[in-house]
Amino acid sequence: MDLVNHLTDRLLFAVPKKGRLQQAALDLLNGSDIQFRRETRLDIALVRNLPIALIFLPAADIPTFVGEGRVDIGITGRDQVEEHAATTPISSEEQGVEEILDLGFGKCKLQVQTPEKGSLNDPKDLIGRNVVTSFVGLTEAYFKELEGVSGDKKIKTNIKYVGGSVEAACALGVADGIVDLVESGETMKAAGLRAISTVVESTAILIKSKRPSNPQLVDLIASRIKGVITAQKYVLCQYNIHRSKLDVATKITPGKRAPTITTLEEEGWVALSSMVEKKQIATVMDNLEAVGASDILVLNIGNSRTG
Ligand SMILES: Nc1ncnc2c1ncn2[C@@H]1O[C@H](COP(=O)(O)OP(=O)(O)OP(=O)(O)O)[C@@H](O)[C@H]1O
Ligand SMILES: O=P(O)(O)OC[C@H]1O[C@H](OP(=O)(O)OP(=O)(O)O)[C@H](O)[C@@H]1O
Repeated sequence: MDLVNHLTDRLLFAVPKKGRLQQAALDLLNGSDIQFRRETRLDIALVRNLPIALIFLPAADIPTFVGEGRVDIGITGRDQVEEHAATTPISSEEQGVEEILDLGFGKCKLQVQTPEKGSLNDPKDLIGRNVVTSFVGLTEAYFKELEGVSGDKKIKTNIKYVGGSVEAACALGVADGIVDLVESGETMKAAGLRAISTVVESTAILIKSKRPSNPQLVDLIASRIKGVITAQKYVLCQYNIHRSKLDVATKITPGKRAPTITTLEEEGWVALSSMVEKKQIATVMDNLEAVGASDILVLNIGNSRTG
């Protein structure tokens, strides 16, 4: 089958083809009922139940394809979008990408790092020295501003690109400091480095081109993905409480908009149902119990559409 001929009239959706963002991105597509089968080694997959074609690309290249309007929407890291913006001059109003949604996963920081056992404690100490990174645009912009602030614009920091294993550059004598992504900090620690400053904080985001081919379909996808993210983030908390405690209970579980309150057959008692962030549910349950709530139940949300 000549897949390229099937792309006309389909919304093109770029998805990371490998790496840290891929699995969570595929889980979102699955939760949004975007059905496809990817043939081995093929970077294009037609969606069965919607006029969409998925294009599997390296996360770092997705802002270029979306920014030039060749692909309509995509999932990548905010760090990649900012790096692309820092290196790509916008020559027309149609170029560039717009963020639609923060997807919450792929959380990491692009940080300036120096050897733990050295004396370079401040990013200013790296001015005029060798810095290695995969994010040349953001690093150049960062040091340009620092050089300006330090007052001596003639001293230029030497910024060099490497494609991966950036953390090895100091030990190998190629760099005095690096600018690289940090999440758990394990890579940095294992390489004998410490972070001295943050250039960008990143999460995965859904982006679109300035002129997507089918804006209604973009809205539909964004709405489905938002529903899946909300369902992943919240649980539904139900409990019974005496009407006299309604005010205090509502403060503990205010819900996304407001809690649902139902009158119980038992005189003076009501049932409340409210969305609560998963990470807060244990504390919320403790607090509800402390004010006299009973029959507290926590239910997972399969999917959602909320305001
Ligand atoms: N340790 C990490 N924790 C969380 N998110 C990360 C981490 N490292 C990278 N990311 C996010 O994932 C994106 C893709 O990085 P990743 O290293 O997986 O890319 P890749 O496409 O496999 O490229 P490469 O071949 O250069 O490693 C990054 O731009 C960043 O947004
Ligand atoms: O703080 P941590 O949790 O240790 O994660 C940070 C590491 O993850 C990324 O690299 P990745 O493992 O994706 O491989 P790469 O070096 O080939 O880019 C990043 O470049 C760091 O090396």
